[in-house]
Amino acid sequence: MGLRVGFVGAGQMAEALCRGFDAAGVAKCVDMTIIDRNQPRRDLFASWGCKIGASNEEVVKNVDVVFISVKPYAVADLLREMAPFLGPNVLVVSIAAGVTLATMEDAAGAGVPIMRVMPNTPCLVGCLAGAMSKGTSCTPEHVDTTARLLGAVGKCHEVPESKMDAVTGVSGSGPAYIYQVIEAMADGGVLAGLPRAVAQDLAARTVMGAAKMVLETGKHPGELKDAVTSPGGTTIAAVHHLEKCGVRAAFQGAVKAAADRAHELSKS
Ligand SMILES: NC(=O)C1=CN([C@@H]2O[C@H](COP(=O)(O)OP(=O)(O)OC[C@H]3O[C@@H](n4cnc5c(N)ncnc54)[C@H](OP(=O)(O)O)[C@@H]3O)[C@@H](O)[C@H]2O)C=CC1
Ligand SMILES: O=C(O)[C@@H]1CCC=N1
Repeated sequence: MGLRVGFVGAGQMAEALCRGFDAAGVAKCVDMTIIDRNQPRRDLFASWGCKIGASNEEVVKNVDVVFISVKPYAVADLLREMAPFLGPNVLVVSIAAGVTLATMEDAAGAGVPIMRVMPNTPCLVGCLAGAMSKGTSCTPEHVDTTARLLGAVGKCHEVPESKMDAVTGVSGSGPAYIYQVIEAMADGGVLAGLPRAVAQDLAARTVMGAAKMVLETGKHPGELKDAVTSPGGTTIAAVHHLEKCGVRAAFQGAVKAAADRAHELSKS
């Protein structure tokens, strides 16, 4: 694609995107410039070949797309600092949870194209589940650039901004819920007598396989569940236990809690 990409804030999410873009060939590490106030983070990105910017201004002057990848509370102040050297020629992509386009456009000034994106860390392995919304100064080309960049590391839906907190609840925070599931299933395997490494491998592959079945067969998850569940068999015994423990309400509540928290962040 030949895009020059920058990251202001080189934390966990910037790392996942940077390494995901490099692996996908959409932007090589050598075409990426980062800035972070922590030397160990700068050293880590430099070890992959990334350039280290001396200032936010230098980063912006050397890229086509700049990711704002700092914590939500820091985004508006950062964009206000960057406003003097932002303009129509550099696409700003914010990945911050709960920070609205209106807040960012107010801070960055008129005419700055800003895309709001909610990614997730599996983009590191080409399995992004994410969404994006366009700002008022974005052209179809800005939307296309963002879609192509993020589409190279997984799937990025375009949604109205009003749905972004819900996206955060399902897929932005979602990997953490599934890591808990994998850890718990592995614990269950250990409880039932399996070595830890085998139990964890089985649990992770089961999650991956079930996800691929949903995506690749297009079948309803309930139909796929029924196909595993023999009358009077082992699976229905386990499914009954999960229902007694309120597993569906627990996951629905988790997604809603994250979405509500994202909404709270938009007000702070
Ligand atoms: N982690 C995830 O799975 C996801 C995160 N996000 C969003 O991504 C953003 C970043 O999250 P995450 O990567 O987890 O956070 P991290 O804390 O890991 O990374 C942020 C980095 O930016 C640095 N930083 C903060 N302010 C500045 C600044 N003004 N200039 C330079 N560097 C700065 C931080 O330094 P210091 O530590 O010293 O503050 C830190 O190293 C958040 O807005 C979050 O909502 C979205 C989806 C998923
Ligand atoms: O926990 C958080 O706030 C960030 C946003 C989505 C995932 N991690």
